[in-house]
Amino acid sequence: MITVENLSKTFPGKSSPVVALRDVSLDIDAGSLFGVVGPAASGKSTLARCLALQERPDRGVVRLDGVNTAALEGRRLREVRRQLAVVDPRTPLHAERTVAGNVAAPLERLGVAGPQRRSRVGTLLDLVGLTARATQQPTELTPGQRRRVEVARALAAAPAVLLADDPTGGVSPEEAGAVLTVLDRARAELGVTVVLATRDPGVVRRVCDGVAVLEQGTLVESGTVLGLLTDPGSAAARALLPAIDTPAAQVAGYDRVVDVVLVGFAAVGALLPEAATRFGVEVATIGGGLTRIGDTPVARFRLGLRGERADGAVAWVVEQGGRVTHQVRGPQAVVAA
Ligand SMILES: Nc1ncnc2c1ncn2[C@@H]1O[C@H](COP(=O)(O)OP(=O)(O)OP(=O)(O)O)[C@@H](O)[C@H]1O
Repeated sequence: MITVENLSKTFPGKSSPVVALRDVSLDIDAGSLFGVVGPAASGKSTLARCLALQERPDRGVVRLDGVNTAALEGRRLREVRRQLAVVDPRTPLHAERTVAGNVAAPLERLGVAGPQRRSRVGTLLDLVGLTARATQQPTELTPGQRRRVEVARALAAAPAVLLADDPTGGVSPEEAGAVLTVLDRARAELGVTVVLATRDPGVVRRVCDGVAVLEQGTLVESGTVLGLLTDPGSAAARALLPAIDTPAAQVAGYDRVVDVVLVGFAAVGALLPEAATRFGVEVATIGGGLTRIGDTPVARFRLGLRGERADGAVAWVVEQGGRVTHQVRGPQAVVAA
């Protein structure tokens, strides 16, 4: 478990100090894939560097499994730093070494013996799906493949935590999925806690189970992704769920118009047709859409309901776990939309 308590960091700016982090507190569960998401200059990299013990906060504490990292010194500090691996595109791969050689380099520095080293490198190349490229030079790889080698290199010394700042930066959208899959496998197969920082809500949607949303150095919210999505007013819901962009004219004529968040296969697939049948009403999807959070389908729909028992149908959807976020009745629907 990583615990961040009241972290603040200010840098000297050209005209005035820049507050990069302001009193940020959050928890990251061990073994989770946690995303720090926010716009440019919101403090994501600063937070990642504080977690990696590369940056000292002005105030606040980072605890790793309850240990206050600010109190660490000497050998103990070095030991804890070894548990924290960083995927940092600013540390390029050795151009003159092979893919396998790059992954082996940290193990060589640690004095890991030949057979053990080869076995570990083999395992990691398999994890990142680059076994067939072991003897190639980094220059022969695509940017996405190089990023996967960087991940394998960071995992070489068996860290407990992997910090990836903008892991899909500079990687084509086609290759980004493979990079994220590798991070997911690191968590699932090696038990590593993965913390990634990104501006892209799509990255969080695809792989993260926990998320912190930063804006101008302030934590807007944090928690499990699915938990935050069912809170209709959450910033995560705004960032991660399909937007509702229903033209006003389309809302007219319904007895009820509701916005609803549905989570899970059963809810997304069967709930609305069943509500229509049970209550003898027409249920039309007039906005929003469907997405996936990891493997879980999640929908945010604007529904138009027609029929005497529209109220009952809405109440039933709520009983089944649907979260109604906005509801208007009759002609008001036109105004509210
Ligand atoms: N070493 C530094 N010296 C001065 N200012 C800094 C330093 N590091 C970060 N900052 C400033 O702190 C603020 C937060 O920066 P940070 O890099 O943490 O944001 P970010 O969310 O990672 O942004 P991006 O998405 O652009 O990478 C920015 O205004 C940035 O200019």
